[in-house]
Amino acid sequence: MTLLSSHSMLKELKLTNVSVGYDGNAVVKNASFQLMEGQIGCLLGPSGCGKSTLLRAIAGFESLMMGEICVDDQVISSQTISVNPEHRHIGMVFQDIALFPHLTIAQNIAFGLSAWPKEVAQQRVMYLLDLVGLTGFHARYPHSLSGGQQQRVALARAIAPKPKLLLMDEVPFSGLDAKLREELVPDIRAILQHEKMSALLVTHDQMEAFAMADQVSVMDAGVIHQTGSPYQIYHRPETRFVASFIGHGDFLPATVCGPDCVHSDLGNIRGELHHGFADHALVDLLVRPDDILHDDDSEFVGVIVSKWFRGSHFLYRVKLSSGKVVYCFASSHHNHAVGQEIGLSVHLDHLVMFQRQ
Ligand SMILES: Nc1ncnc2c1ncn2[C@@H]1O[C@H](COP(=O)(O)OP(=O)(O)OP(=O)(O)O)[C@@H](O)[C@H]1O
Repeated sequence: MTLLSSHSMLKELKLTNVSVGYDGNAVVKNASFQLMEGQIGCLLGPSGCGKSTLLRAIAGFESLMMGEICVDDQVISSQTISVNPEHRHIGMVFQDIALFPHLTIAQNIAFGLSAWPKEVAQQRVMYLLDLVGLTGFHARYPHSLSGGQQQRVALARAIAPKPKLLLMDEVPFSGLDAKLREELVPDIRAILQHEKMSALLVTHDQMEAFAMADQVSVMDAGVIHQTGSPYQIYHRPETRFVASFIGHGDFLPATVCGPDCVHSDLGNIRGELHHGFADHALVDLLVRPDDILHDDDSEFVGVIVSKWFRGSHFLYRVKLSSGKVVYCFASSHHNHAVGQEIGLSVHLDHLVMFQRQ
């Protein structure tokens, strides 16, 4: 089997109808997506949906039941082909960091550089220490570093040999407190972008996915429902699962009443239509908290059933006359009590709807 050429950028990772499983049972079914040069992709989905299994198949640790995985037009996995993991030039950061405790930070980072000329390897280590903000830490040992610093070393170690693609399984964020995660995510994105490295991250945390990724593939029960930018999957979800998994949202029963209009409990709602439903079709309209605003002048009302103060605004849960409950945003000056009736108006740019269930 030919070795994939190293030290060149990934042009394209392409998965076509990939099925992977255990003991003959597919846990990932028909997965297809592409990741292009320099992009950071993310597999996002609930626990057990098959994200790690798909990542492991790309790394070469699981064989395919169907389909193929190509890197730069070369098949690296299919039913008949399986390039060895060590020949794929794919780096991996695992769920537990697993730095070598008996090696210094410099030796940890240099671990994959044994075939490099010593001086070049040393320069690369120093460059990476600087890049991940750990200049001067080269002679320290992992136990003397904080969790966040260890994650940075693990990242430096994984990208040191300049893999074509970096795979990250729930890391480098797991086990860190929320504040540290928030700080580390943009740092890691910046480091990967600086290195022009393509990467694929696995997470069940959508905020992490949004902060890190250019492209998100939303998975459920082994199936990729949609691949798109964070903006697309939030604002243009293509399936009910994506619509309800990403962000807060409610489905408001509605009836199509024109080319860009539906009728609902909250009156006629206008917006760009995407699904091409016929007039009078019964649909469920996706409404996000920021789509429904408190409006004293509106003829449509609801009763507050719960509320959260969010500093700049209140988030209310409001029951409509039909019994349907929806979220509603209000500026933090509009402090209403639970049980109070408030006016509501809907503001949507585009209508995301699914056939009524
Ligand atoms: N080695 C294995 N043998 C048999 N079944 C497995 C094996 N590894 C994973 N599975 C099963 O495959 C399914 C997908 O697991 P996977 O770890 O890929 O999901 P995941 O989305 O990464 O979950 P999490 O977010 O919890 O890590 C699960 O039902 C899991 O129990």
